[in-house]
Amino acid sequence: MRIRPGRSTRPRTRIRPTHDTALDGFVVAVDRGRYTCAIGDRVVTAMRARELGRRGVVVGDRVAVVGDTSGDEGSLARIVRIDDRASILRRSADDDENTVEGRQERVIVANAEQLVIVSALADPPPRTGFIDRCLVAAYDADIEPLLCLTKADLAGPEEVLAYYADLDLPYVLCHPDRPLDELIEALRSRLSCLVGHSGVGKSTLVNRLSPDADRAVGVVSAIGKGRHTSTSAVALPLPGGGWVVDTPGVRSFGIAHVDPENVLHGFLDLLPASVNCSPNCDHLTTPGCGLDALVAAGGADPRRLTSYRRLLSSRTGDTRPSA
Ligand SMILES: Nc1nc2c(ncn2[C@@H]2O[C@H](COP(=O)(O)OP(=O)(O)OP(=O)(O)O)[C@@H](O)[C@H]2O)c(=O)[nH]1
Ligand SMILES: [Zn+2]
Repeated sequence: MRIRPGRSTRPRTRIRPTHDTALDGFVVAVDRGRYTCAIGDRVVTAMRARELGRRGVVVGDRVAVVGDTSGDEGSLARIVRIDDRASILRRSADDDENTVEGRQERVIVANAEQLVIVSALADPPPRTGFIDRCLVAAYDADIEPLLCLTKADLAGPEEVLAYYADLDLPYVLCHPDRPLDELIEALRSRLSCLVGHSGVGKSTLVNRLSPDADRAVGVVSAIGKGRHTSTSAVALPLPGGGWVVDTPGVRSFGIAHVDPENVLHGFLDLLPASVNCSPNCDHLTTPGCGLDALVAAGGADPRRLTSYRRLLSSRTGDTRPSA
């Protein structure tokens, strides 16, 4: 038997520093290897300790921080531990898992409890395709969705709500001239992530929700030189407790990382009917699909099935027209 020479003559040790004095931090922004952490009322800039290995740190992470945690200008602390994540919200650059972009997957936020899907009722009109895509990502990540309908002064919610009538989808209406009580209540004491297309009024909403946000972002920008305030996620504190993560850079929401089986979980109104499908039904082209039967019997809105199939097709790179 041959004995392979060891890679290193240095004895390996499994002993890690215990960091008894580490403080609990919450990652509010990430920019080029620098992590902005909230530690109590302080905002501390930190880097990753080498012992974290390849593990990435993302906004929403709860971490242990050592070193200079004063938060003073020019100070730099070290993140030595990342707590287990309660949830991970991801997106792919593309829908198709067969492309390079589709395999590029990014964690948007860790530990989010709620995905707030911001959609305007008009200007721009609601895009249910985008909302459905967000619902797939939310259910896949085990994060509760909340539909946040803005610009209630311009149009009523009837049409979009009718489309979701068969789902128990929680929603709030936001009117520019009325208090945001309902939304504030839904966000209280939790970590919520906002997503929405450009122009739906997300920034307007964030400014109303977190009046101190400008100041908080100002601190963050000073560290990140303003760049990431427009490109990546930032967690902002809410006056009533809790955090809201704004995702200015998220313009699309690829779902290549979602298992095709799980896409249907974003369509809870259609899901139960799949028990009537044959075992290998792809719910797309397989004859006798239970979802077709459901719609034919008037048990679901045909537009929902069309939307599901459109998502499923882009997911698999199959561009055959559906429905
Ligand atoms: N009528 C009406 N207009 C609104 C409302 N909220 C925002 N707007 C307008 O809609 C436009 C877009 O608002 P933003 O808050 O910048 O939208 P956004 O989603 O942050 O868009 P990006 O900054 O491109 O990401 C602005 O001209 C706002 O003044 C609203 O409730 N009613
Ligand atoms: Zn089927």
